[in-house]
Amino acid sequence: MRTHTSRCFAIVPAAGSGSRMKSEHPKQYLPLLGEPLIRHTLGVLCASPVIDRVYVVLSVGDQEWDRHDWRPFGDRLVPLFCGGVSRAESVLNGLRAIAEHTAESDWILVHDAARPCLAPWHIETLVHELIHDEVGGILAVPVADTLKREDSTHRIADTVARDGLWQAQTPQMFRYVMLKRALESARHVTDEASAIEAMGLRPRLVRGDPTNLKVTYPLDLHLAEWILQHREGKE
Ligand SMILES: Nc1ccn([C@@H]2O[C@H](COP(=O)(O)OP(=O)(O)OP(=O)(O)O)[C@@H](O)[C@H]2O)c(=O)n1
Ligand SMILES: C[C@](O)(CO)[C@H](O)COP(=O)(O)O
Repeated sequence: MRTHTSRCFAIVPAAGSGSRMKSEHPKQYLPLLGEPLIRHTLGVLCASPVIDRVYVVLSVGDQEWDRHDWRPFGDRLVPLFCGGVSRAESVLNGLRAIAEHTAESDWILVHDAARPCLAPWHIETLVHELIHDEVGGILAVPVADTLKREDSTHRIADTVARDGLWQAQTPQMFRYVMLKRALESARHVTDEASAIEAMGLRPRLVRGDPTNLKVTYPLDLHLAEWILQHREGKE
């Protein structure tokens, strides 16, 4: 699948500290099936025929990146040591760093380093659904559980209707110039879509699946391992 007029680039924010993981090392470098977690994420993105190049945004003082051999990915993978204090700032710094190599209309797929179970079909579905879209959009899954709002004593204040509610995932896919402008004016957002929404636009929801989980807490690492092991042979 080619986009003809516009190219697709991936930006992978990987400058977080993984505080909720409570481990000594940043979670992107924790071992997952014998490799650093981030290697699974980057491997899928670099192997995708719809993505032209993968930029990974690392913290300025990252000591770990150079300890691993990234040569198998060749020039499809480019590290940028320009992470910021928040995820949004890391993405924006990455966008600024690649300005000279990018056209305004190129598509940017932002994908968390911490989502190592990304599969080729997630990328292909997203790009297929959005390539002709005016705004862009995100992978997401409909909320499956009944939702409760707590009061100050951890008792249920009320039950929130789940109709129409989705959990946002990544990749999140927007045009280069639109995304840069959006993040420049909305710094305190937890995903790219929120910044686009703040400009009055309405990104598309593209249905993914729960296997594309974010490794946030220690248990997630075991879940990710199980998902990757049981997916073998499918790809
Ligand atoms: N300043 C930051 C913070 C986060 N991220 C990246 O954004 C992704 C999603 O963020 P999250 O899961 O919240 O990662 P951490 O910030 O590392 O974790 P925590 O919030 O538990 O500290 C991760 O790949 C993380 O490395 C980043 O590039 N720069
Ligand atoms: C972008 C994201 O992964 C969508 O689910 C998420 O918002 C980022 O995680 P954070 O923990 O809120 O930084």
